[in-house]
Amino acid sequence: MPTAFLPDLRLNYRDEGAGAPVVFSHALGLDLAMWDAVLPLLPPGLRLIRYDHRGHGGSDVPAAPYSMGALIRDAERLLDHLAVKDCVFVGISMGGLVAQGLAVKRLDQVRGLVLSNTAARIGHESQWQARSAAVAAGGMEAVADAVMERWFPRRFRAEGLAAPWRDRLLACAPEGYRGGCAAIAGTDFYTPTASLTLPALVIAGSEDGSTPADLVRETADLMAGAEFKLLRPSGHLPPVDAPEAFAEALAGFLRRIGHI
Ligand SMILES: O=C(O)CC1=CCC(=O)O1
Repeated sequence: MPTAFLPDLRLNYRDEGAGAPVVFSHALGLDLAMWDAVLPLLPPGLRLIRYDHRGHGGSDVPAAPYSMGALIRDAERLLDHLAVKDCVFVGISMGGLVAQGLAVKRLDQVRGLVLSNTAARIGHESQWQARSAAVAAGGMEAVADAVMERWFPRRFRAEGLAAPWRDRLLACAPEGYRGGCAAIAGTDFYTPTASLTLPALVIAGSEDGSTPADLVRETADLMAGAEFKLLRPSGHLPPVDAPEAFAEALAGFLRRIGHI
């Protein structure tokens, strides 16, 4: 897999297909594989770029804490490195915070936003500090069960479909996860996100235990003209538990804004 040197940090990414660029930014504790089921369902004529945040997947793992500004700069520098302009940037959860920040900063890079299962602010600082402390003391295992309950609907878990994703979470570097917790804890994008006027689709899951649909809708309401789509049934990670519905929503948005 290609790696971009930015130059102080190696970021792992994949750049597939040709055409209008769509960039995918993943959730805390996962990696670019979380988009595996969605990408083959998208229409042709797209350049599909996905990457691992610092501290995640195959990217470098600098010492925690990370700032949201650093995560946004990583995305910005990767897109500059790949000469990407006018992309649709798809961010889920922590990746959705990166998406909001990048759109505020680089409208030359981003012409459309898809914010999935995210908000202008996610949770409270103290919760993220407690989660980070739990990982520091007990590794990823210390938070895995609680994270699975927030990520996936009960039925998905009961059918054993969450197990591979628990394994992926356990494979996350604790330092990288703690870095991500710090970045989320320090982020409040209510004011900057309310200034965004670019085309946006905001997606929520009916059984999301991390960013409930009402919170996600509140973020959609901040942005003039943003569309809101509730996926049902789905949890915090629709690209994993409802890839067909997610791909259909994304493809429809790409068509409506003339990206394909
Ligand atoms: O781990 C969670 O609770 C869900 C989550 C919040 C931000 C993110 O990226 O994942």
